Amino acid sequence: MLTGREEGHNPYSSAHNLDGELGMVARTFIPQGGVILVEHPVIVVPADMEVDASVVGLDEAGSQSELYGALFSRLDSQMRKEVLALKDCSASPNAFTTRGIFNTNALDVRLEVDKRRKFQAKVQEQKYKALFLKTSRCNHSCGPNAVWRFDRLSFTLTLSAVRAIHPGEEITISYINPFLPRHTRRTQLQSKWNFVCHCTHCDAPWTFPSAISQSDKARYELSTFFKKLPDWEQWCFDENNEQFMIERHLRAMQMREKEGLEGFQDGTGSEIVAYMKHIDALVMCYGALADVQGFTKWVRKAREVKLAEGPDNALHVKVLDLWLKEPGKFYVWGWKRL
Ligand SMILES: C[S@@+](CC[C@H](N)C(=O)[O-])C[C@H]1O[C@@H](n2cnc3c(N)ncnc32)[C@H](O)[C@@H]1O
Repeated sequence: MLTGREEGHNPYSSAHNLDGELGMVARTFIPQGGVILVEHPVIVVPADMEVDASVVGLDEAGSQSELYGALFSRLDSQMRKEVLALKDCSASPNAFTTRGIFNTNALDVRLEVDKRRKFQAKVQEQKYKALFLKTSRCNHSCGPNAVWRFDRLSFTLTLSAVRAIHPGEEITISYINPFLPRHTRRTQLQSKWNFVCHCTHCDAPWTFPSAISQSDKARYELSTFFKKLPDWEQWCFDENNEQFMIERHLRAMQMREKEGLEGFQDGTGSEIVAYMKHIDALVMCYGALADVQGFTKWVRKAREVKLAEGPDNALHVKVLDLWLKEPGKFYVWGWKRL
């Protein structure tokens, strides 16, 4: 439990956790799918900026510190002050560097770049590094309760809850691919962010090596779940195996809850909240079985998450309401009974 400084009407505030780390903490209940914050980046640079110093107007001879100094000097004074107050994991508290701050906090985003050559238009996806003031305060967990995604059109990052978060709970994201085995995760966190992970998924019952290998196996299985999942239509028209598809999804959901991986599909940075994919699949399965009870249960769950995600889902919620009222209107109702 953390107690923090109140910040307006935000559902979060900043606070120190038991290790003395500054982090982000929930002030109010945040439902699964609920938006925690939306913010614009304060700095966006090509991921290879250290190679191409011309991005900030320096020639190749410019040293790394000059490079980041030049970058930070373009911010207005208030923003520069806030950026300079962010953590630098590479230095002691009194000896931060602009490069250290940037590398500790910047997130990887992809942008579409117009690579026009002569008369040939060619749009390419390119890797960038972006610094966000608020999300920079989020600590890491190997089973995080939040995920972020960057929207190229609105140029904003949205941080949302992947499971319900209660007041006083720390809000965490994953800095790395959470499907990696525990040993690899800890090595990466130590080498890039200079800390030993004490999240509940690394530390709790891990005195037993069997528990570690069980978790590593579960994470691997989840990372390949959707790739290995048999085709839904094939299941639908197979006269046997009635419950097979449902059991697969329920088991994966349980594993996700145990590992804290509701928000991740396969570790490739996909922006789909995996838990929602299972819910949608269960709606499809129960609908195809014309099972009103199962169908209603999962449509209600889908509705709850879609409502929490925000007003953009109003139309989706309307459709779910229609199906709740008249399950027979569901587009594959009873297909498995044909
Ligand atoms: C992006 S900052 C996160 C916010 C930071 N705690 C602060 O005070 O601003 C990343 C740094 O926070 C610390 N940190 C993040 N997650 C941690 C965790 N699970 N355990 C210990 N330290 C963590 C590490 O020092 C890491 O380099």
